[in-house]
Amino acid sequence: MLLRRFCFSTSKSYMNPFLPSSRSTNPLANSRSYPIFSSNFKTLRLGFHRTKSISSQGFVSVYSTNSTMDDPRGPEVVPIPHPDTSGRAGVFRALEASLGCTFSSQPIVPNPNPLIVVISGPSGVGKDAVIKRLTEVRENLHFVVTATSRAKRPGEVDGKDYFFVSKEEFVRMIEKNELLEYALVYGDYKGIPKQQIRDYMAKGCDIVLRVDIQGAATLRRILRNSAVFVFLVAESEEALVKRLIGRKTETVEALLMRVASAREELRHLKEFDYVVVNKEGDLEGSVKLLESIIDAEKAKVQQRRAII
Ligand SMILES: Nc1ncnc2c1ncn2[C@@H]1O[C@H](COP(=O)(O)OP(=O)(O)OP(=O)(O)O)[C@@H](O)[C@H]1O
Repeated sequence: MLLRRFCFSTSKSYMNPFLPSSRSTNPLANSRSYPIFSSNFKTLRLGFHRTKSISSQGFVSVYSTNSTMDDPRGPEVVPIPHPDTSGRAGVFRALEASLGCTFSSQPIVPNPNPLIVVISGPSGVGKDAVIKRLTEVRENLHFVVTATSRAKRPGEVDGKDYFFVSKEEFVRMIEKNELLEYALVYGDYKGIPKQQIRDYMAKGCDIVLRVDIQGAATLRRILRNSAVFVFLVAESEEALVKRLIGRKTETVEALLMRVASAREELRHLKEFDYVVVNKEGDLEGSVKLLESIIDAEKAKVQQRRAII
């Protein structure tokens, strides 16, 4: 029974010993089915034309034809020691010798592509707060600093929160095609500089873009499925309004406008890939969920590949 399991696994793993699908059948990963415990001299087929025999002493014979009877030179005998006596390195070398090739140390799959994460949601939902924390806890993640023509709010830093530019300068950037996306929001321009994304992607960083719903729709048209789109919501309208009031940055008119927009913006939820509920007092939970989304995207077989 043990030998039969080994027979099956050897022929599979010889074709591609390190494919994830054959991991459980990799003879190195399952020492309990080690051939030294077999009692008879049996023949195993390896791939197309390699044949292997295992004796009761754990000796492995490798042939270059399908049949052991056809080879006048007889088998090339390579002893496979037991791991208890020769250690892992000894068994490793013996396995290499018996297969007639060295095991590759190259990564089995290439590094995942840099990912573009587009985060959007109604005003005041917590996009900035969540992204700020995400960039603190996660390495190799670059939050693209948006260019804006709006005035700086108290505490905001130029080049960190936004690139604050004049309306004239912003128009020049549009004309030179330097922006991936831009929009006029509440009378002010906001846009994403392309070069910044290219530079950080070239360094292998994932990219976080923060846009309003309108911007997300434009980016979806440009990037399609090459980026992942996340919609951030509050747990209720009530929580959202309280959060906006608490920020103390809005006039009453602006508050009313933002609340009305938030209702309309919710209709666009279905255009996103993921939704994250940013619950009151649970910023960390939202950040964790975002990290899980990024991790899952990185583990995808069919990777997204954004070209800017
Ligand atoms: N989970 C949370 N619990 C409590 N307060 C939060 C939470 N997330 C964010 N906030 C607070 O809510 C307010 C609004 O958050 P933030 O400014 O990040 O929203 P925003 O979506 O970036 O808004 P805008 O689009 O208008 O810039 C801030 O005062 C922030 O500290």
